[in-house]
Amino acid sequence: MSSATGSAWSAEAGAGRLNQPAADARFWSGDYYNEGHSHEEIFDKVKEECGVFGVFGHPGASELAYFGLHALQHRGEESCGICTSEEGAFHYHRGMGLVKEVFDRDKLDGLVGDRAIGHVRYSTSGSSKLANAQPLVFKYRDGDLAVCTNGNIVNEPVIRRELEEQGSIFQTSSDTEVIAHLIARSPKDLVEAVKDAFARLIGGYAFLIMTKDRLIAACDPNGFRPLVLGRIGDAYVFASETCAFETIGAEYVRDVEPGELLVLDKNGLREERFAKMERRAICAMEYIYFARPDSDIYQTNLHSARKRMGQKLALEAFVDADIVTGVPDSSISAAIGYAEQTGIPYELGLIKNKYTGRTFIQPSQELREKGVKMKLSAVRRVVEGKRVVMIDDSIVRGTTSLRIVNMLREAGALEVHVRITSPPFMNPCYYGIDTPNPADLIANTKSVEEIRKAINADSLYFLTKEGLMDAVGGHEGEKNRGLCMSCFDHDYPTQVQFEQAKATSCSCD
Ligand SMILES: O=P(O)(O)OC[C@H]1O[C@H](OP(=O)(O)OP(=O)(O)O)[C@H](O)[C@@H]1O
Ligand SMILES: NC(=O)CC[C@H](N)C(=O)O
Ligand code: SF4
Ligand SMILES: [Mg+2]
Repeated sequence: MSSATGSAWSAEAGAGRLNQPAADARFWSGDYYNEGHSHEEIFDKVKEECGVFGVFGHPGASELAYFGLHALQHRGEESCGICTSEEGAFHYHRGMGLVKEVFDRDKLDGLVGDRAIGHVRYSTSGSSKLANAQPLVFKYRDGDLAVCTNGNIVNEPVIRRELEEQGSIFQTSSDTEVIAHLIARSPKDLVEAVKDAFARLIGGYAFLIMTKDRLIAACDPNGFRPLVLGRIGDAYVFASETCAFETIGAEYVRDVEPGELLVLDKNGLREERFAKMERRAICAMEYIYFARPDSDIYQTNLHSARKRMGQKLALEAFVDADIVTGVPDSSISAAIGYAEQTGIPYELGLIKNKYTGRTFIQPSQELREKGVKMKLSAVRRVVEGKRVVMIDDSIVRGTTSLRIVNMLREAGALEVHVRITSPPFMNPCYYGIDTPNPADLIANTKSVEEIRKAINADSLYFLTKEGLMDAVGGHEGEKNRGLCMSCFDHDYPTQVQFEQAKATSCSCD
C-alpha cells in the first residue's frame, strides 16, 4: 500500500501534531447563538431532497403510501402528504412534520381509494410551509389533479412569470405548481398535455401526477433523480428509492428512464417518452450520501457502492493508523470499505444519538454551545491513544468535520486523518438539493490545505472523480459515465442561469 502524494485534493499537516484551537472558535463559544442565529442556520448544510411514492390498483393504497413514505423519510422531514383517489373522488391530507406525526389511523382511514400519491419534502423552491406541502391538489376541467415531485425546475420563474402574465393565479410558491397550470391550460388529451408540459421544463425532477383515471410517472431527460417502478400483487407502485419497496413487500421491476413517461390506467401500464434521453446525469450525491444504504439505484446497491468508495479512498490515500471510524450514519459503509482494503481495524469511534432530530428543542445555553454533542459522541475507550482515520461522505461548510475532529482529540485520539468519499463540494446544486450560499461552501473559498487547517485534521484527502465513478459503476460510453458531478466540477448538464432570475421574478415565498 502506498500513500498518495501530489493530489490536488489532499493535504497533510507538517511535522508534529496540530494542537491549534478550533478554527471556528465562534461556534464553540456560542457566539452564533448569542448573535441570534437559529440552530437551523448554524447547522445549515446540504439538505436532503424529497421523496415520492405512488400506488395504482391496491385497496390499501393509503396504508402502502404511509409505509412507503415512512421508508423515504430521510429524503425530507419538513412536511408530507398523501392524496388518494376513489373512483375519481380525491381525498388528501398534508401536514408539517414527519410522516408519523402527520398521519394517524383516523387520517389514513379517511384516505379511501385504490390509488394514491404521496410526498415527503425538503423545500428547494418555495418556503417550508403548509401551502407548499405536497401533493398539490387542484381542480381543473377534467376533475381533480394531484402532483408531487422530487427535484427542482430551474426555469420555473420564467414559466411562472409567463403564466401570470397570461392570467394564471398561483396558489403556492412551489415550483411544482407550474406543471399543473401547464397541463390545465392545454386543450390536448391529458397524456399529450403532460408531455408538452414536461417538454417545457429544465431541471432535475421525478414527478408523479394523478387524475381521476390515471397515474403518470416521469423523470427528467437527464435522470437526475431516482424513481423506481414495482409491483405488489396486481398493483403497481412507484418510489424514489427501492427501500420503500422492501418496507411494503413490493417487487422491484425497473428504474424509470430519463425522459420517460409511464402511464397507468384501466388498461394497465403504457410506456411513453416526452423527450429523448439527454446526457445521463444521475445525482452523484445520491450515491454518496442521500439515498439509504439498503436502496439500489439502477441496480447498484448503495451500501456496496459506498464500501467501494472507501476502498478507493484507501487505494488513493492510505495512511498508517490504528483504527478506522465512520461518521454515522452515512459514512459507516465507506469506513468498512476503507478498513477492509487497508487491514486497519474498523471501530465504532463515533456514536450518533438517534433521538436528535433537526428541530430539537434547544435546552440550556451551555448545552447549545456544545450542540454537536447532542448528535454525535466519541467513544473515549475506543479512540483514546489511537491514530484515527475518520471517514465522512462530504465536507460542505466544514462545521461537522471540525467538531468531530476536535471531539476525537478531546477523547484522546493521537492523530485524526480525514478521508472524504466525495470530491470537494464547491458549487451550488440546481437540481433538487438545498445547498448553502456558495460563499459558505468551504471548498469554494479554501484550498485543501486551508480546509485541513480549518478542520484541525492531521491530514485530509478527497476522493477523486475517477475513484468515485469507478466505485459507483457508472454507465460506459457516456460523458461522466452517467453521473452529475456539477457540485464538484461545475459541469452542469442543463442550463442553470434561469435560477438567477428567481430572485427577481417571484416575490412570493
Ligand atoms: O461540512 P458540513 O456543512 O458540516 O456538512 C457535511 C456533513 O453533513 C452531512 O451530515 P449530517 O450531519 O447532515 O447528517 P447525517 O447524519 O445524515 O450524515 C454529511 O454527511 C457530512 O457529515
Ligand atoms: N427537495 C425537493 O425535491 C423539493 C421539491 C420542490 N422543488 C419543492 O421545493 O417542493
Ligand atoms: S449538483 Fe451535486 S447534488 Fe446536485 S444533482 Fe448534481 S451531483 Fe447531485
Ligand atoms: Mg454526516
